[in-house]
Amino acid sequence: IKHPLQNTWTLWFFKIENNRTWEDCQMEIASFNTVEDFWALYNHIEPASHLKVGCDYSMFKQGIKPMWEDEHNCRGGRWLINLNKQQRATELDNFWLEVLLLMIGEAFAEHSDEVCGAVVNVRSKGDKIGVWTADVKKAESILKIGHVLKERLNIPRHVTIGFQAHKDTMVKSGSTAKNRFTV
Ligand SMILES: CN(C)c1nc(=O)c2c([nH]1)N([C@@H]1O[C@H](COP(=O)(O)OP(=O)(O)O)[C@@H](O)[C@H]1O)CN2C
Repeated sequence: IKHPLQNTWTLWFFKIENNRTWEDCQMEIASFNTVEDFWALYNHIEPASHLKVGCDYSMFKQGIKPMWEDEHNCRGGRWLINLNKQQRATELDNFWLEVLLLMIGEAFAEHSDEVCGAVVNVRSKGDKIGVWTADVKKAESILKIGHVLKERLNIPRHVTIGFQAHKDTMVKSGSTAKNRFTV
């Protein structure tokens, strides 16, 4: 039998299409709730580093849309990992896979319930990986998740990553909102 996951996860793909709203450009690819079905999907799709700039992958718990406005996201925020241009070739795919495995493996202990999903943005100015959590008020959970991310992604101690509330990011399109937390 297949190895069941604690949650069912849905993979989304974002690509700008003419005459479509941002929301309509988010395409649901597939959902899965076993380890084997995760790998079947992951091995079936293009790696993030091969996507055209402007595209995203998102992986969220089933029932949560990869957008600020979703009921599960609107009071939350994201840990944001900024990559430089060189890191697309060397780190992007490894970072993204590691984030996916941390989420489906519920690696954040009792704080895993706070995790909503993750987004990888492929951008010419530098790729980004965001890990989205449900409630900006849950400082302990957010910090624990940040420390696990930094540790498991082998982000050097001197490199700081920031957590921004979606409601701050929403009004700051074009630049990064202020950090609520840093690790
Ligand atoms: C429901 N709705 C419209 C809506 N709901 C959303 O949840 C949502 C958006 N719109 N987003 C739009 O994409 C632009 C680029 O953000 P980016 O994160 O791709 O990053 P870049 O600026 O392309 O690096 C954002 O400025 C925003 O316009 C982004 N976003 C998450």
